[in-house]
Amino acid sequence: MKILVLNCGSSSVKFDLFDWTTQKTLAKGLVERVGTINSTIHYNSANQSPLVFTKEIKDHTKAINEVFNLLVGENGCLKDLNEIYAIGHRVVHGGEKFKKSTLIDDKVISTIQKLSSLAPLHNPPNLAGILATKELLPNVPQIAIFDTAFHSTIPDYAYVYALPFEWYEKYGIRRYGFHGSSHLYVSRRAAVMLDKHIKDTNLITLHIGNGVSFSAIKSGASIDTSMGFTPLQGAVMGTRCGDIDPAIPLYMQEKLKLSPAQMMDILNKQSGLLGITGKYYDRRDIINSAKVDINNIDEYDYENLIGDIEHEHLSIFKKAEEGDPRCMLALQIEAYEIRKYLGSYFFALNGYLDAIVFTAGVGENSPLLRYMVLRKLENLGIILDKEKNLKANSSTGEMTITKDYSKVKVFVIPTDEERVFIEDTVAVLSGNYKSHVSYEYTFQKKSYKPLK
Ligand SMILES: Nc1ncnc2c1ncn2[C@@H]1O[C@H](COP(=O)(O)OP(=O)(O)O)[C@@H](O)[C@H]1O
Ligand SMILES: CC(=O)OP(=O)(O)O
Ligand SMILES: [Mg+2]
Repeated sequence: MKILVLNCGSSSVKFDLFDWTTQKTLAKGLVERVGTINSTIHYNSANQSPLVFTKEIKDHTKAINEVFNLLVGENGCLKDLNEIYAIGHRVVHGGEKFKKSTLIDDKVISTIQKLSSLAPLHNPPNLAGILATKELLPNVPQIAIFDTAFHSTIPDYAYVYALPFEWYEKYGIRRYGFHGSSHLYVSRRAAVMLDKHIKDTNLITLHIGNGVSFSAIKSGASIDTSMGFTPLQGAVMGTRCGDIDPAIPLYMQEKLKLSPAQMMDILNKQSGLLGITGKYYDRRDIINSAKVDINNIDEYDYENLIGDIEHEHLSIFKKAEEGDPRCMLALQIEAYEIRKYLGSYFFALNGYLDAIVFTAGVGENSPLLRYMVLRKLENLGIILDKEKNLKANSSTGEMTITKDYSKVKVFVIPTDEERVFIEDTVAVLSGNYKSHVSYEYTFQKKSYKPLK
């Protein structure tokens, strides 16, 4: 039973073809820079060396055509596209309509279309992917897996904004939350690592990639999350501003005579860490330019449990030379904002916290950021293990990075959103799936071995 999953982003299409019967990935890859003459296609399949090439890919339909051609071409792993049993699509915004993964029909397509105005950067490419595959393979069932669905358990006091209430009732203005498949996957894996049932597990999951979002998870269900009505709210991100005073865009729009579309572009694409540093959004560049090295922390910082004001933030690093001040500032802002969310979610969970999970590109690969976020929290029962923190990254696989006697555990768990798309696709079609809260995923089984 071959399942294809697609994640159509604004300028990329990620795909994964998975054989459910043998539990093996047959092919996976990515079409980058869709809409340009220099699109790059990366294609990896089980028995061949990876393929990378560049060509003009005008739109998502062309990108999906390219993927299908590769799957049945000379490096392909299918004889015929009709071997594909079902297709799962990531859809970022499901609004209040979709609280679980759903079989796509014309009504679902029209609802996703209506929701596009709530997520103008994300839903239109998701929809383009659905329509393109529907045209190419009209008889293959397609399933939508919504980023927002995992957060449908958030209570009203955490999702209603302090705005005119009719805006919520008439226009659906409320917190929705995103990255649901990632928070779902890592929370279930964390319960396995704790050797607890997910329904007895309280967690704070930190998805730190280009987009950044956190989730407070009580008894396995999301009770709060940092992203909001759109994926623009929350902690500072690569190019998105996150939490700011809502008066600022209105004030600056008038001052610089900007249209709403220009302002949206600035808040989404020219702000965040890129805005602060003026040049970088990739954390690797920021860390390099800040010239702070996790291997060069003042031992005083490890030895003294209670931080003193003199010794806060970047003074903990013994610097060989002065780093770029705005990169240093960007790093401190990011770590400080994450700490503040951790504090508020710790209270939201009444202090009953089993583990904190770091995931996604930065969460999995930056021991420096993890250290800056978690230092001197011993009083809350969080005691980091220096060596384990230095070691953990995407390729080490799941790791605990706290001392054995740490009351609250901290895990690094490589996320696997595609696995959720695949399982939901199979589950919806088998009729076994009621909701993510009740469903038992294969990756919740102790015998499940995640990919490294
Ligand atoms: N070794 C590393 N140290 C710090 N950050 C890293 C490292 N490796 C990758 N990253 C960061 O991961 C980010 C991408 O994360 P990812 O989860 O792939 O994001 P997205 O899926 O939102 O594009 C990049 O901005 C990069 O800064
Ligand atoms: C919702 C969202 O921000 O997704 P991504 O991180 O993939 O852009
Ligand atoms: Mg991602």
